[in-house]
Amino acid sequence: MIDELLLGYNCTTFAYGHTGTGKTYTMSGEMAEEFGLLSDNAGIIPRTLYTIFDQLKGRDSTVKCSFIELYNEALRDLLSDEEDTKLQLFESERNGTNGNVLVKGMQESYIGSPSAGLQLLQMGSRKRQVAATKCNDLSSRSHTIFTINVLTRTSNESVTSGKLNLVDLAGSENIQRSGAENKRAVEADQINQSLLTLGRVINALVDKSSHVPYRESKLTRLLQDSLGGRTKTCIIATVSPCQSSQEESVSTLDYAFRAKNIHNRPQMNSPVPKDTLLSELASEIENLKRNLIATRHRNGIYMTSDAHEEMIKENESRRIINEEQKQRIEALESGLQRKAEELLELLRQNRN
Ligand SMILES: Nc1ncnc2c1ncn2[C@@H]1O[C@H](COP(=O)(O)OP(=O)(O)OP(=O)(O)O)[C@@H](O)[C@H]1O
Repeated sequence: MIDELLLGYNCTTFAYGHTGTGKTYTMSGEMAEEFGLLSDNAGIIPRTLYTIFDQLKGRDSTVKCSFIELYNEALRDLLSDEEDTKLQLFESERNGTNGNVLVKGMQESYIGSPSAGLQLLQMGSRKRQVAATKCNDLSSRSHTIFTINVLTRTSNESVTSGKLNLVDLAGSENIQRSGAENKRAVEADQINQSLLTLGRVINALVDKSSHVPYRESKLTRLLQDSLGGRTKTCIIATVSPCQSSQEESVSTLDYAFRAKNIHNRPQMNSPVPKDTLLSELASEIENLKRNLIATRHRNGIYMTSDAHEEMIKENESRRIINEEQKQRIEALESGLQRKAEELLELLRQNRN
């Protein structure tokens, strides 16, 4: 998929399976890195970031990422600093036919290294809606899409653009078995609904139906181009080895088996003129400048939490040093006072 991405194709990989079967483990896994090395348990997204930068070595390119979640049919930007940035979907017209489904207002961050991409993944994952259910202590209650967009210079005048969507779907669940109640039951219902629509879309595509119900859920609208469209798509089906999950495992395998029969028509993106890229970069710089000014106005200067902690520690040790110096000065002053009084006494006695 990475080779196709760098050639200028749009690609999608998504993990589908019953709750607790390892979708998040497969897509993200362990996200921490040590001395620039990934853990053996790192998932597809961290490994993809490393491989992309490895393959781009020595090539003139830019990489940008976005990270969004779909929770209870609402789209949120997981990279935004704002508490709750709701996003909207819109369709771009392309030659009079249905075009790409785009997400309006989504933040796209340029990254210069795999570590920078990992930081975004970690930051967004912390914001993701997760909750404990009877089937999984950290169950993802939303679908997420981590997108990596790579622009590579092919000639002096043009740039190849490819996009890789890495999708971690929320798990389907049997509400009785998962013990979902109230808010959790509403979430589970929404998750099951969107996955049901995904199933219907897959069936309609396999049966070559005249109507494909993409518009029935935001999930299928987002994945429209990845299902029967111009994108290269790979589905990872996750199943549990437990015998008690047999029914769900059969249903997942059935889903994946049907999806295998969908025929996409991958098309390479047309090269982007270099000027378009330059003006995009210029507007990104403007955005960053505005963010910087806004941050300064609100909170003085921007500081990472590590630097902030360091500063607090430094201030505390300075305060302790100052306190000690003050006590030493006070002791010296009272010593001097005593000496002055003794001298005065001596002078008085001499005079007498
Ligand atoms: N291959 C694996 N090896 C070791 N541990 C795994 C593996 N797959 C999953 N796990 C563990 O199983 C648990 C559930 O996995 P995970 O959260 O990835 O499931 P999920 O399919 O994303 O669930 P949900 O749909 O509820 O979000 C986690 O504790 C995870 O670390």
